[in-house]
Amino acid sequence: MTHFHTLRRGSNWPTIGHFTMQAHQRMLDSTPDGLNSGEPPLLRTIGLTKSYGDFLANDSIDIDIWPGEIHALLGENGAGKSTLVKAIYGLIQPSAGEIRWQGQRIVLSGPSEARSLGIGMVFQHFSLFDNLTVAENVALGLDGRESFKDMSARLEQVSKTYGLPLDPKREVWQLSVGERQRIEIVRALMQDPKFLILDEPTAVLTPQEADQLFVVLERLKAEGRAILYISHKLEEVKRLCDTATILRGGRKVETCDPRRETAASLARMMVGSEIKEVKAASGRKTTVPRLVVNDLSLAPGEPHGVRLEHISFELKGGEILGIAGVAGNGQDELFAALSGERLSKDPGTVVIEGIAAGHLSITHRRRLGAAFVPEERLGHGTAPRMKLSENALLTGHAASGMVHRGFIDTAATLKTVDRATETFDVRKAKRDPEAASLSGGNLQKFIVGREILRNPAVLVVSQPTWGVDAGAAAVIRQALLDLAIAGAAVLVTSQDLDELAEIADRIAVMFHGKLSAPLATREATREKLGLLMGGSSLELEEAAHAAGA
Ligand SMILES: Nc1ncnc2c1ncn2[C@@H]1O[C@H](COP(=O)(O)OP(=O)(O)OP(=O)(O)O)[C@@H](O)[C@H]1O
Repeated sequence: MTHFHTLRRGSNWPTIGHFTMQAHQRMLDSTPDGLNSGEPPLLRTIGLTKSYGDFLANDSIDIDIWPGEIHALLGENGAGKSTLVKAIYGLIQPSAGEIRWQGQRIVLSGPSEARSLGIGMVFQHFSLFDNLTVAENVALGLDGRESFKDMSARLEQVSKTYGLPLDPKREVWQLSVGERQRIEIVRALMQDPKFLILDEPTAVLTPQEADQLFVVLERLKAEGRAILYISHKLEEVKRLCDTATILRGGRKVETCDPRRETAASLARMMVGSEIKEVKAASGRKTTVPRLVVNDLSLAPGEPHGVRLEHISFELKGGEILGIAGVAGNGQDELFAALSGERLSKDPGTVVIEGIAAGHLSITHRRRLGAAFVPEERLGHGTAPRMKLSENALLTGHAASGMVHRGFIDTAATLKTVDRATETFDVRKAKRDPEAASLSGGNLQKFIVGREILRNPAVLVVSQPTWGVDAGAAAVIRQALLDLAIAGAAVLVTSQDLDELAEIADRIAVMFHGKLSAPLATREATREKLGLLMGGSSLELEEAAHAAGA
């Protein structure tokens, strides 16, 4: 098997955890290069297998992780990536096979044992308490062996050393998503990990924040730490990673140097075939306004929510309007106001298909022909412990024929599941499993598919391809374009500017509860959008530029 062992030496020696990095480096220096000396890798899995009933989520996986490498873990939704890292981090027990740490076989009883060995993990979903300060949140995740004062000082030191600025005294609710992720990373680094697992870390970041994260990861690598990096963004993997292991259907299919591959060749290895390109939507005709928002202002629904202020836009049939913005700037509140989760006193603030709907419930709005796909998949988009067919019934019964004279038509609900499964390639172990048993990306495909297949007149969708692999993302984007071509009005909120550039006709930006005027997509450069996302006014920036020129 090929591996690429790159160990660079940093010039400044930060102190983290209870060791200095110099000591850490001495340790590495005293061990001859693994490649030449027969030293074992930092972490090795041999034949690692995890089964759920008859289903093999991981099928005999061998992977080697070396110090000083950034190792990508790639694969389609449901390929087995999360299962593998959960086993390495002690969250689940493998059914067969071994994990070796520095050559020794280990059996992990749980994550705290993994952490004590030097394995850290930064999850995609943060586990932070909004009403506690940064320092209090960090303290909760550590072993409590040092005083709060010492811990706070170390927190500041680590955050400074790695260029991850954090104010220990601020409460989490005041922070942006990027800052919250910084807390998770700093918390992991304070445990001085030799090996850090990151699960789709850039999914929630702006392009600028992602660039800053890459600098941090390069630094960790230069210090001799190993990083296992799960991502669906292949260009990012090519730029950052030294090695990539590709899983397909629970098996390892390849280990390669991603810098020598193209995004297309990596995608091919993941999928086993070519990925279809999204066809540009030429010749789309816009019709009458199907979704109109008139001067919508709304007080926050929860203590730390965002107040929506004077939001107005008009969306015609055949059109896709993109809403960009850093998460937490009112996108969730706007979704709640559009979907009817939050009602407005003034019915005219939200008009669906010409009907004032601001005061109507979600079921009424669905009856008018609207469909809604929330960002949060479990709990909000689906009931985790219910079967997919039961979930389809929950959102579908308002508009389609799944209930006859008060009786549920089981065949019809199953048919909906089958259609979504087939059209959007939802991978699952059986025909109608519980929602919670699907991998994150497959659940997302199911929810988006279920709503698109209802052929809505108005579709409001948040982060349609979040956590979805490249092949499935192309299918979803194409389906959104097709829906617009068929005459629907589509509102897409996304943090992925490339996605919006690919499918939206116009892009507006949310900042602090306000929505900018939409820009035609061809004029919406990354720079302009970046400025709006940071709260600048384009007019002021342009005036300043003109004055300076
Ligand atoms: N507790 C469980 N019970 C049954 N099946 C499960 C369970 N956990 C995972 N699976 C199945 O194992 C397979 C692999 O899931 P896993 O979450 O590892 O995929 P993944 O590669 O991380 O996908 P994604 O990119 O969508 O997050 C999926 O088909 C999933 O449905």
